[in-house]
Amino acid sequence: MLKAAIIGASGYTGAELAGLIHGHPHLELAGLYVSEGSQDAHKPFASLHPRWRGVIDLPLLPLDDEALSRIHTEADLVLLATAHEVSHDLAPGFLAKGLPVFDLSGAFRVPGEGFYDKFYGFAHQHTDWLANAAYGLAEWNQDAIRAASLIAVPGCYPTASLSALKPLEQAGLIADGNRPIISAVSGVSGAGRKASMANSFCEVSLKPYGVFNHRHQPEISHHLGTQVVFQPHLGNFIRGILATVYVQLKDDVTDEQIAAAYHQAYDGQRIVRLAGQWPQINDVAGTPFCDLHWSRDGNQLIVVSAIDNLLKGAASQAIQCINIHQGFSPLAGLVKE
Ligand SMILES: NC(=O)C1=CN([C@@H]2O[C@H](COP(=O)(O)OP(=O)(O)OC[C@H]3O[C@@H](n4cnc5c(N)ncnc54)[C@H](OP(=O)(O)O)[C@@H]3O)[C@@H](O)[C@H]2O)C=CC1
Ligand SMILES: CC(=O)N[C@@H](CCC(=O)OP(=O)(O)O)C(=O)O
Repeated sequence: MLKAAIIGASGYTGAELAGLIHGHPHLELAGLYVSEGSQDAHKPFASLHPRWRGVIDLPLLPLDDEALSRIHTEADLVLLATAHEVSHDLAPGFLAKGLPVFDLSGAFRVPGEGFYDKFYGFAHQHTDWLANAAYGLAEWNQDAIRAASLIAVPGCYPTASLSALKPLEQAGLIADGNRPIISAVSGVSGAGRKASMANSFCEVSLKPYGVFNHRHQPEISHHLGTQVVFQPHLGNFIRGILATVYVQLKDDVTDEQIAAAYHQAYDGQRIVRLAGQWPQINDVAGTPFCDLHWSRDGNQLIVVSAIDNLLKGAASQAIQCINIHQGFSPLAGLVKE
């Protein structure tokens, strides 16, 4: 059994990670951590997430110096379920001790001059690690994930969007110069556990945000290799993302070519399901799956992608990355084989 430490374990994605690791056949929990000054330090994890009462009986520990040296000596790998700036500061210390790091934040996803200043509001101090991080889009980047010490698990919207678009891009079916349009709706848990008026459940109905300036637009464009238009919306449900993607196809692309692109990408990859019907949030919420379906009218293609933002969009994709990195079965701890 490998010992996995989770930093940010009281948050939404951290709690999902704790549950997945607890149920994983080759992993065990090596500690659940919150910030040094956290108001939740020393509370039982299950008092914050009572669905784990009687199952995960561990305290949330403050990440002080003693905790850091305990992790350095006792853990085999580290999961960061922390804000971007926190992951940016913490990851190099664990990596220097030889611990592989699986980071759920955006801190190591997109190399490029000035990208973090512009989209994250801080200057990146670890561009060497940024350049060497593997982008953890599990179905697409297995060799890099296997080889890297730092795995940057993709954002939730990028996971939904890239899963829909990469097969078309790889098969060369997207019309030259076309910018695919992604219109996506996320549940409120996408904003994390910390309270704010904008994501208070009573305040949320359905509205666009981040128009032309959301940090996931460059993340998707960079990892697709083609510019996209990306428009996120906040919806009044707890978890899940539904992305509707509009693509202009090259002339003369056949139905068979479209189907072949998706089957070639995902046949044998059990987590991405070619659903055969329009996906919906309820089919994927609480699961590690990404459901895809498409239809075309002439050169216009519509693809719909649905995931759970906390799972395929974060925690279960991190587990997929660990499975690939460690040579475990790809579905270990996620789907009974
Ligand atoms: N929510 C989602 O759908 C997705 C989130 N992500 C990314 O994953 C990361 C976590 O997101 P989410 O779970 O939603 O966030 P939450 O706000 O729900 O949780 C953040 C966690 O980090 C802890 N924390 C804060 N500061 C520190 C610190 N200095 N040291 C250690 N722990 C700290 C918090 O506890 P405390 O403050 O008490 O210390 C809490 O446990 C973020 O980078 C987010 O962008 C990625 C994909 C999807
Ligand atoms: C609804 C909501 O607020 N969603 C978040 C995306 C969460 C996510 O994917 O996280 P990363 O920050 O790690 O990329 C947002 O739009 O900022």
